[in-house]
Amino acid sequence: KLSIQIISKQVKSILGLAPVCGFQSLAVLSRGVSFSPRQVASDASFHSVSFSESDHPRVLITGGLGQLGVGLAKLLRKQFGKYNVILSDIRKPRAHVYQSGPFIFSDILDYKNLCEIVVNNRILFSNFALLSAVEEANVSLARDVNITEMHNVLDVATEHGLRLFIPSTIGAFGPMSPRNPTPDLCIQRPRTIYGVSKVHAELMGEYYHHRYGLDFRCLRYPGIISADSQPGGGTTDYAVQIFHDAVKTGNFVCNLRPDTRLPMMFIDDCLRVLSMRTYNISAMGFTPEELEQEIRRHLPDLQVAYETDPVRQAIADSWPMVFDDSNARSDWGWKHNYGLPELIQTMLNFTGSNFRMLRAN
Ligand SMILES: NC(=O)C1=CN([C@@H]2O[C@H](COP(=O)(O)OP(=O)(O)OC[C@H]3O[C@@H](n4cnc5c(N)ncnc54)[C@H](O)[C@@H]3O)[C@@H](O)[C@H]2O)C=CC1
Ligand SMILES: CC(=O)[C@H](N)C(=O)O
Repeated sequence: KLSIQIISKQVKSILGLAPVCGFQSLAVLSRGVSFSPRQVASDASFHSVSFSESDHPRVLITGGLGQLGVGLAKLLRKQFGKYNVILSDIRKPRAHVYQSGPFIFSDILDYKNLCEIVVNNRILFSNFALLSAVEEANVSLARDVNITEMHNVLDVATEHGLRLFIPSTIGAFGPMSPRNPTPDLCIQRPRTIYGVSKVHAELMGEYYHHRYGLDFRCLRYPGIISADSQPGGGTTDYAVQIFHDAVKTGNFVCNLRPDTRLPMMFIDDCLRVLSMRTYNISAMGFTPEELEQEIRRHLPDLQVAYETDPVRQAIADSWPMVFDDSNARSDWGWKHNYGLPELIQTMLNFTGSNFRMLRAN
């Protein structure tokens, strides 16, 4: 307990955080959760510590400088307060991100450092990952980042009674899964290391929930489209890059076949659903050709060439074409706000004004 309090003081001073409820809850944590899945007897059974809902949770977003993290931090800071949401990554943040709230360096592979940081947080939102195409190019790195870190995060979250959210993906399905539509529960035999690590994460999270009472949640996202961050090496990233290239040069080279249908979602819809449990969620689906035609209604001079990348194409051909999110829609009323026309209008507004700003500077 003593060492946890000392660490949390360091964290508090590093982050410049007001004490809020951190020390209070830390005491509860250190009394209530004196076990670790790295230490427990195999027949033990535990439940996580529960907290008063009136307390503001502290949130740590790991891998937070990627496509999802920055937008998520903005949303959660509105809800929980600026200093209760900590972004972390191993990259240097851009100035406006650094100034927008607490940011710390954190390598998710460093278990001890992770423990130090999370001891006074209630939710650990785990956002790290490399994306599908990048992972296929470096399986060993993918294993470290998506599997070893998952074990680290599970253990830290269980040991300290944190709630844990891990985003999963359409990539958790494979060629043997029904692809049109893909339901919540069906055979999952992905052929990518990305998919294998995500199925592992889903199953480990559920196992820790049943075994140790960890409050684990997981949503399977389609390809996410956002304007304020660069694509991170995913198979669905063509649908982000096309907007940047359409606005900047009017030319785009697509690395998927024109008829490759995949489920997609605008980032704002993706961030709205974070409080729910394990479900498929989706918004729209399109092929590169359909996207190209719709963008051309706004930018008639757009030229698109197709130079299919065999790695990405093989991945896309094994992923769901239509993601069945009817359970999410009927169980808790999930409803997307952005269809294809709204997505295109919003992305062109964002990328167009960013580009004009860059050109003016
Ligand atoms: N972007 C998408 O379309 C979708 C994303 N997801 C999931 O959402 C999560 C976040 O995805 P994105 O933000 O798109 O990823 P991204 O690739 O844009 O960002 C990942 C971030 O993790 C950081 N990172 C890498 N190694 C790290 C390490 N050792 N320690 C700490 N940080 C490290 C990188 O610097 C990067 O900022 C992932 O788990 C991904 O699988 C799921 C479905 C769709
Ligand atoms: C759908 C995803 O998980 C991601 N965007 C990728 O293409 O790898």
